[in-house]
Amino acid sequence: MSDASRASGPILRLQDVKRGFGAGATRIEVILGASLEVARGEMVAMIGPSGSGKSTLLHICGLLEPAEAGRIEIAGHDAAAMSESERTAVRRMTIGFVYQYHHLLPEFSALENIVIPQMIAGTRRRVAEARARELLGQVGLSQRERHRPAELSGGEQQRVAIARALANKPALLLADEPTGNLDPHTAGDVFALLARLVHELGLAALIATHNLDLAARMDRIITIRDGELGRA
Ligand SMILES: Nc1ncnc2c1ncn2[C@@H]1O[C@H](COP(=O)(O)OP(=O)(O)OP(=O)(O)O)[C@@H](O)[C@H]1O
Repeated sequence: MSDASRASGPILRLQDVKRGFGAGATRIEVILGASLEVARGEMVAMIGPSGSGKSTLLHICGLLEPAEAGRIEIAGHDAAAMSESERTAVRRMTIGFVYQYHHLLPEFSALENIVIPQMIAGTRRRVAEARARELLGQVGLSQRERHRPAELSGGEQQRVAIARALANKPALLLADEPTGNLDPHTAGDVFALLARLVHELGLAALIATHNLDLAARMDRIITIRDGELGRA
């Protein structure tokens, strides 16, 4: 997947993806047939009622759980054709995740939280530290590199989480309510940072949100309701 950043087609492509949970009488259908493309440099909002399947769809796009039917392509590569180790490599190298809660490692500094995923991916410490410093600069936290998560504000924690998601230079950014824990002003700031980075770095981004103001600032909005994707 080292060619992911140079692939010419959409970075994310879903074709008629289906997913439900359970069997028999307790079975629920969540995604009834989702088709979607997200191009490089495109920031797509996904909105829908609670329980409509936003997180489920993000997990499928992130190869964190399988679809029951349909096709998922990441940078032109068919997920179904990958071995488990290839899927793991794609998750590490090609996809960045940002969640509502930052999930930073509490005992490590901001810098180390950005270094660790790079070292897991095989980058040498010195190179990883230089990249982490560059990213901390891009998210405006150069002065906080030695701080642990508990010593950072909520907005700063989420900036570090964004930097961490970008550490391995992914082509695809998936975010689940990335500003959901923040006050409106901080949410706006963190969103503006995210949007700037998506456009500057040419990422494909799919972002689930309940915040309609932020959704309206993205390039495109898709809705999810009763298992179907639609346009806002
Ligand atoms: N592992 C699972 N097993 C059974 N049901 C599940 C599982 N994961 C999700 N669901 C169900 O799938 C539906 C969609 O859940 P999902 O978390 O994707 O919704 P969401 O749109 O992200 O909701 P929210 O906005 O509240 O976060 C829900 O009814 C949920 O209960």
